[in-house]
Amino acid sequence: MNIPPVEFDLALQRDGFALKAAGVVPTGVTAVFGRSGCGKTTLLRCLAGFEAGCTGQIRHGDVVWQSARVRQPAHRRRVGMVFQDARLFAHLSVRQNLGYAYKRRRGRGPDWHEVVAALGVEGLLDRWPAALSGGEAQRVALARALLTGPALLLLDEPLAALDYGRRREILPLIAGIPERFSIPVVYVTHSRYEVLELADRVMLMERGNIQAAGSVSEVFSNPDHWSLLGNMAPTVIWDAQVVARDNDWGLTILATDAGRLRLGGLDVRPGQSLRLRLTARDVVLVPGQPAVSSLLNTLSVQVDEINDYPRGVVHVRLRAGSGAVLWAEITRQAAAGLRLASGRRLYALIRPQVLRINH
Ligand SMILES: Nc1ncnc2c1ncn2[C@@H]1O[C@H](COP(=O)(O)OP(=O)(O)OP(=O)(O)O)[C@@H](O)[C@H]1O
Repeated sequence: MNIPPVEFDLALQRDGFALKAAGVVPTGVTAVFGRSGCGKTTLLRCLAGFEAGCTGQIRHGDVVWQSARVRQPAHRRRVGMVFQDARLFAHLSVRQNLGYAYKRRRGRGPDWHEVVAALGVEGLLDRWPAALSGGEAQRVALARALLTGPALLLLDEPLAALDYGRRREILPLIAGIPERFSIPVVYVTHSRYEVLELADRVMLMERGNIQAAGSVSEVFSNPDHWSLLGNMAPTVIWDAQVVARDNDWGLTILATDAGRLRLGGLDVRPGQSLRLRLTARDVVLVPGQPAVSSLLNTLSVQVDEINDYPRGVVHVRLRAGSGAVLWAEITRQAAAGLRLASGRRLYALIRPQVLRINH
């Protein structure tokens, strides 16, 4: 199905804070990531039509939500929103909360039974909000937002108040929404792991501006963004596909742009997607291919760039396979021993501790 994107170019001025943000929300999950106070919630509120002082344009396909001449009120924008707290109507049962949204839906929207099943709230329909756990309440809030028939779902840190186990349960439900219901999702989070797990694209915000937008691997692998991401060493994200299982050795074989990798300890099926987070400390450089090593993954690499760092450390940018970039952090002495120079061919051994994230 062809789902029109939401395009925006917005500005808002407050004392000590200015939002100036333009972008596109295509289908899939778009994460909005940035430090506290950078304007993530404000951007969502502007998109939803809750900020009276917000100027600029928003269009959903051919429909103008906001322009110099038009200003659709929040209830006409077909936007569903879920916050950190569920904000259910306390005096209505779960069924009545959902029914309230369903009756007031704008245009066509997802089927009641499908939403109730997808969010696993059948068993909660006759309960009261006060008797729900935090995770249950958020699942009901997500179901309620979907039942309003939104063209865009805006989620403002919906899992921030939940424990690890509840987050693990709900993340896949959110990840499935765009495909199952043909509704793009914008997801605000402080957690880069949630971005890696959930998002197809990410917008990085800083001081009211969108500094970068693009695929998660592209934005997170860019050195310009590492300090905002809190990386301690050069770090890249690789998209990987499970191609096979080696049951004899309990290994999973992954296809990446750098070539095939064999990793243990994964509970995944062929066809599944993963993201690998590879830091410069996961990479060991050697001049020739070792005949035997405890590290199973050896990639043929070419040196691209060498950056000297204080305290005798060198960061080496490398290319492997069909252009995948990786970095190695080594000492200056090791760099001299390897006769490092741009264009030199080496082998990179990848430590098995590389972080793998189901996506
Ligand atoms: N109602 C308000 N009135 C005045 N200033 C506000 C209001 N809400 C937020 N601000 C300010 O606007 C700026 C952006 O706030 P916003 O809540 O959008 O940031 P955020 O990135 O969502 O932060 P966090 O991650 O902490 O939720 C901040 O400087 C904040 O102090």
